Amino acid sequence: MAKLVFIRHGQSEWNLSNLFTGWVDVNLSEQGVAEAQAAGEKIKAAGIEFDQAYTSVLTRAIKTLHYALEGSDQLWVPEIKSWRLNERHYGALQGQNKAEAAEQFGEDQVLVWRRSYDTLPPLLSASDEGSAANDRRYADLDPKAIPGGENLKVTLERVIPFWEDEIAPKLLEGKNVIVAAHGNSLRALTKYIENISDADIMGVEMATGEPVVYDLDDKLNIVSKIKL
Ligand SMILES: O=C(O)[C@H](O)COP(=O)(O)O
Repeated sequence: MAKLVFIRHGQSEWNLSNLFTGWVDVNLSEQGVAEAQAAGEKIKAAGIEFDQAYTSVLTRAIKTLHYALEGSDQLWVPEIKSWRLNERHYGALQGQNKAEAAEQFGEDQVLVWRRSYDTLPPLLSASDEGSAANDRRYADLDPKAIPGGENLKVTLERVIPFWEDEIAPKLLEGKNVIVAAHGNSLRALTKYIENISDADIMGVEMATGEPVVYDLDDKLNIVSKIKL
């Protein structure tokens, strides 16, 4: 039996100001820090001990992981950071206010961009100022793998190789794992491990800073799921 904990980062500064964020590297808000610290205390109270931690290459998830580990007295736990756990890339919407976008394009269109499984947002090109192609942390990535915008389907397709190559093997060894990531990279993982349909995943939300704890059997079937 292994434990798997998903935690979406605490509230970010751009969650607070209601901006499409995606791969933009914003910090946690004050409330986000408090949520991540509280998550650590809840993990400690639940007596959960980790063997391995995974996070994205974005500050809000990395800091959330560190607060959660520190709050549960296990900041020493080995961690691996991967771009594959990044938030879904929101393309040219990144930096726009979500309410203003709804006024401009209509609520239905914005809902489709945010929650449909396979509709892409308007894309950024590699030469656009905000493109991840200009960011040193992606320098080792094949330029073709750097997205200009992603839907949940594309996000799932780049998250799952990391699950299969890194996370699942650890769990199969019986190790306890924490994954500190993002609303949509975690929705993709949730869809995959819970076998949720393309239609039903639209209604699945991840709360900021809330640990979701799975008990998995030795074939990685879900035995239980609770939210702390
Ligand atoms: O990237 C973002 O804007 C948020 O972190 C997640 O956004 P969503 O709720 O629109 O999926």
